[in-house]
Amino acid sequence: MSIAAIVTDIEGTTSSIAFVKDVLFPYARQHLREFVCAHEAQPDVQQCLQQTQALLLTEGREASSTDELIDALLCWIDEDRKATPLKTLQGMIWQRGYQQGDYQAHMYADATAALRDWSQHLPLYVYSSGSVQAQQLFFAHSCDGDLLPLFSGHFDTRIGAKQDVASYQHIAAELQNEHAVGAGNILFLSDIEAELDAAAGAGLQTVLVCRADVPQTSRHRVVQSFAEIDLALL
Ligand SMILES: CSCCC(=O)C(=O)COP(=O)(O)O
Ligand SMILES: [Mg+2]
Repeated sequence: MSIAAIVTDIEGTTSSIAFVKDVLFPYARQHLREFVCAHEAQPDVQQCLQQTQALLLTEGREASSTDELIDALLCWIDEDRKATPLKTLQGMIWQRGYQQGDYQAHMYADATAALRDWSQHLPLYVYSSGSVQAQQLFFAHSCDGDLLPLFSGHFDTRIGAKQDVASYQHIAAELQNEHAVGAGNILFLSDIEAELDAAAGAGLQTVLVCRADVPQTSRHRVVQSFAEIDLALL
């Protein structure tokens, strides 16, 4: 079936895991307490704190102060929890780092080249656990320049978790509305098999992007570089 739209993951797919784990997460960890304390009165930060408390309550825990909420958020960074309020706050914190030139987002050269090429004839979307703001900052401040104009839109955990079939059903419904594209004509790219399993469960086509160790077997087509993805052959 021909490909009419592409949705890509970021970490481990367009970009290295090391940049996210060794640069972005530590930066957010270092600045989280100071950022939340300085901006606590802001409605968007307030909403993140309320959502954090609500998630703690679902686990039978309760924070009794902003400091305790921040402690919980710091633990979630260490656990790499894909919790929406944490991801939203991380995006807000990373903004200053990008603007100050503290870092630029890593891109694999093959991913940049393919995205530039595909964007000329297909709508491209991002689906990442990083918030939409974090995704936009990432591609606007990449080591290959401003790549944000290549994308038609972004999805984050507000549409659902990346390992849930329902998330991809919602994405397919949005692309059907926007571009009259059916689920079977959407290609999802990721480095995580469980995400691809969920996407395939919603009828999307899938490619596993393995930057390092290629598995012996996979339920998905496997590539090591975007340069190996021939849309005409899918
Ligand atoms: C927008 S860059 C930061 C990505 C992020 O926060 C993360 O947790 C990685 O998620 P992904 O879904 O891109 O693997
Ligand atoms: Mg990934």
